[in-house]
Amino acid sequence: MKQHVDLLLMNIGQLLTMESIGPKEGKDMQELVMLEDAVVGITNGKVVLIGERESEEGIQAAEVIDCQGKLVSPGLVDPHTHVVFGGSREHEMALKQQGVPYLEILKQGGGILSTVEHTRQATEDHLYEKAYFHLDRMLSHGVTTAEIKSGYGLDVETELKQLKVAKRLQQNHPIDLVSTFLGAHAIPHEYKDDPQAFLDEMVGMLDLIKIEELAEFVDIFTETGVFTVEQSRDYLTRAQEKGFGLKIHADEIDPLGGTELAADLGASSADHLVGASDEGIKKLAESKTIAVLLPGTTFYLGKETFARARKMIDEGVRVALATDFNPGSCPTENIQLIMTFAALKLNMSPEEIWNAMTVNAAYAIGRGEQAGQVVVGRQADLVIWDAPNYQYLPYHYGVNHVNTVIKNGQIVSRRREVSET
Ligand SMILES: O=C(O)CC1=NCN=C1
Ligand SMILES: [Zn+2]
Repeated sequence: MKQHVDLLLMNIGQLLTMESIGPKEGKDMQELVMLEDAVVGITNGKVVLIGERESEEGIQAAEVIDCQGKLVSPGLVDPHTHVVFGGSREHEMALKQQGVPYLEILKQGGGILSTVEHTRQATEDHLYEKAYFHLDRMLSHGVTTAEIKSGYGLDVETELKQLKVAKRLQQNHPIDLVSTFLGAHAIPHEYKDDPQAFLDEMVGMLDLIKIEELAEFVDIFTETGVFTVEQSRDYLTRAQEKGFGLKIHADEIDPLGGTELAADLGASSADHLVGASDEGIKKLAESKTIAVLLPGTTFYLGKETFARARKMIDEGVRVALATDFNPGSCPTENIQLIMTFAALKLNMSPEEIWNAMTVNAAYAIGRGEQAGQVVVGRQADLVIWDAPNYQYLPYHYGVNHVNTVIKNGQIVSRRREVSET
């Protein structure tokens, strides 16, 4: 009796299933669950069969893709992006080249506050169309699940506008999206003399955000000239009491101790961590908080010092990777480029990078049971790569290696029929 499937991927050189119960931590990140010379069967949007070549004999498929010995992986997960925004900040490049620091540009009313002006002026439809375009580009680079943040409104009306755009994108775009409320992203001009009053106003939005299901996580930028650790602790504690998951932009530029705060509060993730202290890394290792590292941002800010990923992994921390796509500190949707930065600047192995971009990234945004793995019974989110093996992607950088993206069993992005490798 032949088994019928809707779609059969055959002749897969390496299939990274990334099978894992829970996020990978520490040395377990070196483990890569993989099948050679494999096949995958998909029916009704779900994976129904994973096996060696022989298992295809008993299969009847409505559609077959000959993967020509290529690499196949789960769809990538990007757990930290700021994809809903107006305008752009290319004019800041000259300031950066003159050595004007990121926080100085912000202090002068540029940076985030420049994007806030554009976002406040933009219509909801314009923000939607623009973000849809960026998400299409992310999809074409292999991302099938992503987090998106608000944070360019810094007032009730515009923060709600961004979150409503994110909700419309969740309903319409192929990428599965998880929303984060980042109203506490910077201190707007109107509140420059009273940041606590601004935070209180943002806290006042949380009940509505919860009722309207506009965000699952609450995030804050804990940084010099933005919000202090104590302000952040109070703000996030109030969010936690209202049932939100927590994230922190922590120790991105100055080592204020946001890493320790994230671990203390049991945050889902602590993000950036370039300045994370030894104590902060120790606390992370003792917690369930996932370290989301953003080497593309460190590169783009022109910094020499990157997050201490090696120390984190060696001490047992759960590490994920993300683009931090945003118009100011990391304007790229190319998550594959982040693989190369993780290899060369964070000194992570290919195995650790793949776990950080699939399993751990999914758990960092509460989608560990749905995304980041190719497992029978789960939604069929896969990428066929124009690459002979998993080491190839971090190695050959700056280009898009996607051949085909499959989302919920449907081919949603296809670049070429014939491989270059
Ligand atoms: O500069 C931006 O727009 C995004 C950012 N937030 C905190 N660090 C970078
Ligand atoms: Zn960010």
